[in-house]
Amino acid sequence: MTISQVSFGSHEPVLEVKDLTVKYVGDTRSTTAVDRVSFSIGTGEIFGLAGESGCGKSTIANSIMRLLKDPAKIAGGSIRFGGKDVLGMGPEELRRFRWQDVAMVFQSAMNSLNPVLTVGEQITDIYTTHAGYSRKESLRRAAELLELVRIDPVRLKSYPHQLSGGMRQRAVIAMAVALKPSLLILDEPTTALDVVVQQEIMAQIKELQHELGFSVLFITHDMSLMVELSHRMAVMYGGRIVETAKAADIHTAPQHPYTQALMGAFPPLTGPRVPLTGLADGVKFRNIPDLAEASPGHFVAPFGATAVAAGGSGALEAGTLEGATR
Ligand SMILES: Nc1ncnc2c1ncn2[C@@H]1O[C@H](COP(=O)(O)OP(=O)(O)OP(=O)(O)O)[C@@H](O)[C@H]1O
Repeated sequence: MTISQVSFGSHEPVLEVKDLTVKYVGDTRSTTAVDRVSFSIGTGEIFGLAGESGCGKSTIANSIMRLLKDPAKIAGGSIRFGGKDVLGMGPEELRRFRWQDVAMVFQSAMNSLNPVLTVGEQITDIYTTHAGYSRKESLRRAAELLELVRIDPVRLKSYPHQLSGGMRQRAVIAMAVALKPSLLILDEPTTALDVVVQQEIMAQIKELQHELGFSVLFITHDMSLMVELSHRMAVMYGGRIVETAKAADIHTAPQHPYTQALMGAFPPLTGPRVPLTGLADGVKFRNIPDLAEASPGHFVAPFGATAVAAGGSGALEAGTLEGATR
């Protein structure tokens, strides 16, 4: 049974993103990296955000964590966590929100460990700083946490360079769930790892999610991994969500031509070998669109402007399938 077949708890939304628009504002031109994006994530749900590099996935994650830096500006929309307005949070509320409510594992997170501190020092620091535990209690919990991700607690004394890439990544994931957040954001958590270790890490995340019950926002460009892990997912193209559906439905019957093309570009993780069609054969996308507002016509008619259906049936009618939600 894959995790996508496991039923998740309540459909009560933990996170609600509505009409989120984020721009990178430059002196001469600005880029609309995220364009009126809406989705919600239920309690215990694994929600995937898929799309090619540059389509706005990390910008959404950073918006939720309130980590956007200049020149990024939230130009519209709302983000609510458990009913609370995330965009309106003050510094104290934000401090609690990060780590305790929501934690994020960044791209190449395994390289984000501090090289001059032991793994133990880094984990205990989370407990002493954010939960106010004593050093002794923090150490006990740090050992438990490593065991949870199948790392021998003797590794508490190791420095990051003494661990393999996979172990470092598991340690970072353990740190992210240390304070039992309700939502874990995983931004390309396995990109830098080889396929075998990637599978181990994904299995680990499934297990942790099952045990601790947190919701997940899982970001990747890898459709096979996404379908395997997620309950529901959204597919992004050029700053917009073009399709939202159950992962199983996207797997068996993707509706949007871009989703169909993206599905055809990745080998399935299980089952017989199938020829890959790729983006070029499925739908002829000329390029990832330039999101800068200076480029005329962009996204007034996203798929009419950038894609023609396979078989030469001409330009897809603008916006007909855009934002398909099942
Ligand atoms: N600091 C910045 N200044 C200007 N534009 C930016 C900046 N950061 C990102 N962008 C633009 O915003 C768009 C979305 O970028 P983002 O990193 O969110 O995409 P992504 O889907 O997460 O890609 P990747 O998987 O490669 O990280 C891209 O077109 C990118 O060029």
